[in-house]
This record gives sequence, C-alpha cells and structure tokens, in this order.
Amino acid sequence: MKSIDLGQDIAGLVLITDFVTEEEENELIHHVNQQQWSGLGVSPNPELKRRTQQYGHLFSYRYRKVLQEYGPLPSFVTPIVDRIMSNQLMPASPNHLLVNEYNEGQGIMPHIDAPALFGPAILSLSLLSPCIMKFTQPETGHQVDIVLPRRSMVVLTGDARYKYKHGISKDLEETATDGTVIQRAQRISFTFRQIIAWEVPSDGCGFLSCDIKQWESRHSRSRRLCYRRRHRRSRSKTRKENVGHGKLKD
Ligand SMILES: O=C(O)CCC(=O)C(=O)O
Ligand SMILES: [Fe+2]
Repeated sequence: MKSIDLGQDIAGLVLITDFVTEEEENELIHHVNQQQWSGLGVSPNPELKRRTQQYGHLFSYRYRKVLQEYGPLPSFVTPIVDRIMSNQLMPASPNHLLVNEYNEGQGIMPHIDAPALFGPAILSLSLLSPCIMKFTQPETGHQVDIVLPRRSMVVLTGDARYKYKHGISKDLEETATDGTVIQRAQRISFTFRQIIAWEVPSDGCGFLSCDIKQWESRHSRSRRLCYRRRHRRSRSKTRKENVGHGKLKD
C-alpha cells in the first residue's frame, strides 16, 4: 500500500496504490457476482446504462434521493472498511457502498456527488482493470487526468470532492498524461460514501450531480422555480412511462 498525495494537482486528492491484494480483489468480485445487479432495465435503478449494486442504503437516481436503509455494509467488505477507518480516510464509517460495473464502451458523465446527500470524503476502489478519472473545474476549465490503477483506492475530499467534476470516458483506449496507453476492459469499482441526508432540502437545487456554483446558488429564485418545474414534470409521469420510455442515464 502506497499513498500518493495528488494535492499538487488538486487539493484533497489522494491515490493509494495496492489498497487491496489480488486475493482480496478476487474475493470481492466473487461476492458481488453472487448478488443481483440493477441497471440496464433492471430495478431498482433500471434507467442506468451500466450495472450497479448498492449496500447499506438504496439511492434512487430517478428520484435523486435515498429510498431505503438496507442495514450495515456486508461482512465481505469489513476488512476494507477497517482499513479505510484505520488510515483515517473518512471522518465516519461509510454507510453506503455503490458497486459500478463498466464494460468496454461504458463510462460515467462528469459530475459532483450530491453535496447535500453524501459526506465530505468519497472513496473509490478500482478492481479488475485501470481507467483514467478525468477531473474538471467548471469555472476555470482546469483539467487533470488521473490514472486509477487496478486495486487502487482514490480519495476525494476538499476541492477534489466539491469543486471538480469527476468522470470516466467511454473510450476503448485512453492515453495518460505521460503517454501510457490504457486499454479499457471490464472494471468494477466500489465507491464508499457516507449518507448525510436522504434528500436535498426542499430549497436545494435538486441535482444529483450539480457543480458547486449551482449548489451555492440554490437559494436563488430561478433555481427554486427550475427545481419546482422539474419535480412537477417528473411527478406527472407514471413510473411505468419513465421506465418504459425514459432515457437510460449514464
Ligand atoms: O467508478 C468510479 O470509480 C466512480 C463512480 C462515481 O463517481 C459515482 O458513482 O458517483
Ligand atoms: Fe461520483
């Protein structure tokens, strides 16, 4: 395990290589493969364009809120959670684990994990294959590409958590800043978060992934109206219509 402080690139960004062993990686993959996946038309998040699993709590991408508490995180991640806490990577134990699967051609749009719902540290463990996580600062356009090696843990706090969007491209091949070429293959990530609220307060911006500017302007009149309009629109559709005809989300 080696901790690399990437604070020179983005304040609050840390990468820890070899966070898990190959044996642990196999175990983690084995366990999730025994469980039900959601996404690609399957509830509880059918609109997602990739397969996911959630533990601890159920977050709904459609409603942009937490719908259910499942209970504690499963025992197969206990050693990982203990390592997170003994290295003081999170202020409180994670109560949400999101497993994302990315096959070739799948990625995730640039976003900021909802500041109102998730705590100040977002941790993501990369399994099976590496990828580039692209960080972009919407106001300045500053962009940093970080290679997430297989079995590494990336830690987002501070600016990396709140001021930069993070995303993963759908490209089949990526080139790192140093020229290294990465062939994308199946990647399964474990994102550990702390849920701090089940939904955005009624005067909030209502975005799952909003940049900090949108977040800061949440009290503005236009934002409030926009939020109400969005909600009225989504309420007026039945669940069946949304699932059957709704656009699949990244
Ligand atoms: O796959 C990852 O490492 C990141 C996932 C992510 O950013 C998210 O689900 O919010
Ligand atoms: Fe994210």
